[in-house]
Amino acid sequence: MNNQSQLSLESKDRTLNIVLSKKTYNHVSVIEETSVSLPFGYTHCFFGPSGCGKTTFLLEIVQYLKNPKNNRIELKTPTISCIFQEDRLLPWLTLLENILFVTDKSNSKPACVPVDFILDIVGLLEFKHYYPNQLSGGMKRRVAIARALAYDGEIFIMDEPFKGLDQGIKTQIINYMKETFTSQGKTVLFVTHDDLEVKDFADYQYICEGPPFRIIETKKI
Ligand SMILES: Nc1ncnc2c1ncn2[C@@H]1O[C@H](COP(=O)(O)OP(=O)(O)OP(=O)(O)O)[C@@H](O)[C@H]1O
Repeated sequence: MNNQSQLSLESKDRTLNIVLSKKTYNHVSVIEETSVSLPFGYTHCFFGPSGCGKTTFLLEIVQYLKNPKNNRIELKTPTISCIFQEDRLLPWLTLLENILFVTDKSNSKPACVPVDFILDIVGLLEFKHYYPNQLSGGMKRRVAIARALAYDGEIFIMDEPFKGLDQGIKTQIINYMKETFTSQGKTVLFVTHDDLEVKDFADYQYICEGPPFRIIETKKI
C-alpha cells in the first residue's frame, strides 16, 4: 500500500486537517486524493456503502495520529480510544482484565474512567469475571466499547461501534457518549450505515462513495 498522506493538527483554529493521497491495495485504487478539515470537539460521522473505503480512511488517520514523525503536529500527540469492527479481545483475560490491560498506568495514560462505572453503563457489571468465550457477540462488542470509554482518549475513532446491539442498550450507550463527549469537548470520528445513529449522535455527516474512497457531501446535523 502506498503511504504519502499528510495530516496535521492545527492548534490555532483547533482543526484536524487531513490530506490523503491516492492509495492502492495490489494496484486497485482504494482512496482518491481526499482532503477534509474536521473541527475539534465535535462528532464527525462518515456514512457510505459497504466497501467504499471508510475503514481504510479511518486507519490512515489513526496511523498518522500515532506517528508524530509523519505528522506536522503542533500539539502533543493526542491519546486515541479506538473501537474497530472486530472486538479484538484477548481470550486468555477476563472482561475486566481486558479493560485493565489498556487502562493500567504502566501501559497507558494516567487518567482513565473507573472501570465498574463504565461496565454499568454498558450493562456488563455482573459479567466482569467472564472470559470472552463465555460472552455473546453483542456482549463482546460492549466490552470493546467499555474498553474505549474507560481509556478515555482525547480523540475517539469508532468503526461501526454499535453493530449487532439491541436498540435499548444502544440508546443507553449513545446517551452516555453524547453527554460526556459534549461536556468534555471530545473529537469523535465515527463510521456507520445507520441513519438513526447519525441523527442521534453526529454533529457533522460526510457522505462517502467509492472505491476509490471520496467524500461527496458534508452536512451539519
Ligand atoms: N487487505 C486488503 N487487500 C486488498 N483489498 C482490500 C484490503 N482491505 C480492503 N480492501 C479493499 O478496499 C476497499 C475498501 O475497504 P474498506 O474495508 O476500507 O471499506 P468499508 O467502506 O470500510 O467497508 P464496510 O462498510 O463493509 O466495512 C474494498 O473495496 C476492499 O475490497
